[in-house]
Amino acid sequence: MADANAATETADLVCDRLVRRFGDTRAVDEISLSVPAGSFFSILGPSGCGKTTLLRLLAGFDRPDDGDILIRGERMNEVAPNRRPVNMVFQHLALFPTMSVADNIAYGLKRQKVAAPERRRRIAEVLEQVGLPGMEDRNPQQLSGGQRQRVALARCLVLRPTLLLLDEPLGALDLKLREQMKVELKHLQKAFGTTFVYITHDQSEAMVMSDQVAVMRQGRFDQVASPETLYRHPETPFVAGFVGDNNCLAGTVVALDDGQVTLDLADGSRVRGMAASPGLQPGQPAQLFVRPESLSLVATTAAGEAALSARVVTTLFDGANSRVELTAAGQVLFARLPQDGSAPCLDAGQTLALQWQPSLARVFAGAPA
Ligand SMILES: Nc1ncnc2c1ncn2[C@@H]1O[C@H](COP(=O)(O)OP(=O)(O)OP(=O)(O)O)[C@@H](O)[C@H]1O
Repeated sequence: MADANAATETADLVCDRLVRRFGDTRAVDEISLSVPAGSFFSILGPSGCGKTTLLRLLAGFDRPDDGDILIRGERMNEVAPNRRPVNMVFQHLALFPTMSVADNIAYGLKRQKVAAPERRRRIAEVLEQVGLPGMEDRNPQQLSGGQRQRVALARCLVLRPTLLLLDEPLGALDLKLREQMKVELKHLQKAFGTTFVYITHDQSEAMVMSDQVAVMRQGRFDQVASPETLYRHPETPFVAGFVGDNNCLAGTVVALDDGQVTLDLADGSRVRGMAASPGLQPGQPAQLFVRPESLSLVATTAAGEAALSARVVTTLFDGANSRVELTAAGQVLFARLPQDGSAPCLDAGQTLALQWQPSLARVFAGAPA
């Protein structure tokens, strides 16, 4: 309990068993979380999992049916949105198109009754910080998409909120700009030291930018962890399948040995991985997840332990992300092709063996959903 209290004291945001129901739908279903001051926290999940509902509760646009929201230790449940130390950046930036950049940024400062000379100083300072020095007199229409995004951020950050809530702010940008803005947002968050809570359905955005990611499904968090932990040690089949590319092989447990599980697949092939669920038992259905980059392709004659006979369907050239699509035991798999010239020459229909280190594969109880 002492630890829980200490964590609450250093957290900018704490939610305790938060619930929001719409009729029979539990859009937010007993969510608890703690976001340390100055960190980048993302909530990642598919459409309809409850991300927007949760963010609206944090912003104060909606009230929870149960549970508590605390910001820097203060209960916020009944506090109006404009009285919370929170600002929000939306996907559609909602900059005032006929106002200059400076007037857009000044808007919130005026409402806070900040005097004009101080406003000018803070606007110049924040524009410098977001990499747009001297752009005060521009109109938003005279800016690129990325620059507009930075003005939208500056408009929030100038108010020095405890929490900045971001609702898929990169969703409307083209792919290249999105890639660039991911890196920029991460740098800006660190430079300002403001706590960011970011919602997205794009796992790459969440992984690249965040200190911690909560993977959300049907109103609940499946796992909250650093991007690397989510990738290497997913705790549920949903996280294994949703975060990063993964292959899933369905089979039946035949043996367990010191955390290593052996599965039989439908065609009689035998594969191995590490137990990721408690209580796996021989005879149970299970699913093995192994990442495309953990698979090596070898000639059939060299097939050794944990080798699976696979047939090449096609190769998918995409630079460093080039992959080969295969079928094995009636299931589709993808393997990463090495980019150092060591990739074998692959023809459609060719048969080869797939191998992997059992320590890199994770086995969960149950059949695929
Ligand atoms: N005002 C509402 N009335 C009734 N049901 C709602 C309402 N708002 C959300 N829901 C339901 O709650 C669930 C969660 O919706 P929410 O919009 O929070 O999901 P989301 O993860 O943000 O999805 P998306 O990524 O598509 O925006 C859905 O089943 C949705 O239909």
